[in-house]
Amino acid sequence: MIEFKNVSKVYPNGTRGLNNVDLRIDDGEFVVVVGLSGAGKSTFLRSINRLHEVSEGEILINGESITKAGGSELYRIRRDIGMIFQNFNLVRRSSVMRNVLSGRVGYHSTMRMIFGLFPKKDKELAMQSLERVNMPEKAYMRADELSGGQQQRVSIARALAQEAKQVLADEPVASLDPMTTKQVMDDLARINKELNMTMIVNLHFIDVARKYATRIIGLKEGEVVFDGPVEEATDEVFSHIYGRPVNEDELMGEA
Ligand SMILES: Nc1ncnc2c1ncn2[C@@H]1O[C@H](COP(=O)(O)OP(=O)(O)OP(=O)(O)O)[C@@H](O)[C@H]1O
Repeated sequence: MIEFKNVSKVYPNGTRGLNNVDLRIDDGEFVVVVGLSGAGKSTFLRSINRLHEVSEGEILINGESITKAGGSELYRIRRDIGMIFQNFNLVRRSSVMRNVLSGRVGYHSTMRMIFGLFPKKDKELAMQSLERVNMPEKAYMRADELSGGQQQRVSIARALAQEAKQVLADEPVASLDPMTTKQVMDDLARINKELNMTMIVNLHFIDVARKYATRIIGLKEGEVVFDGPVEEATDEVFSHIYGRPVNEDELMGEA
């Protein structure tokens, strides 16, 4: 469970990234965050695992304050939160297996990790994670030999190997074509259902958002202007979030 308690974020230059956000995300939800460019979607997502520090309020992860957590506590809370980025964030020259195993780093001592000594159990878990995204046969290829969609699925496998309870995905399909977008979103949806892993995904395309979300959070200038089940996110609601009618650019079409 993730709780935002009256959270605001003001950047050093005075820009308000988030304004008094107060909401709760329960385990197993598939939340899609939408809004115009600059509405605060990345700020929202990155505040959850404290990649961004909030200026006011507090964020709780499974009842514990990540906002107030220090050193080892922060490390432990972060271990439950997987992150998926638009540009995949893989070590491109390393093997797929190494990249997936890096999801286990938070469970071991620094010394052990310097030598890359992962226990056999971790390797088994990494392989199972690759099976879940239907890529076991790619385990020993270099990450940069894979297509963009495959690389994104490796980053999903990394979050699985991490045994994350919540996954934050910041525009995970922004660099992908419609067919690959479908594969990546289908993987996220399947993992959400099979493992009850909470998904919080920033998306640009409204039709993709509607297809996969159970709940939509709409941001506008850092404020939550809509928060409800996907069934209630009508065209009018999207126009309200965007402050103008939805246009073609915001529909992927073939996904
Ligand atoms: N490091 C920063 N310093 C100053 N202002 C920032 C910083 N990062 C983001 N902002 C500003 O905060 C606001 C919210 O940005 P954010 O990146 O969260 O929006 P977004 O909805 O994710 O947009 P996009 O879809 O373009 O990524 C914007 O006005 C942005 O310019």
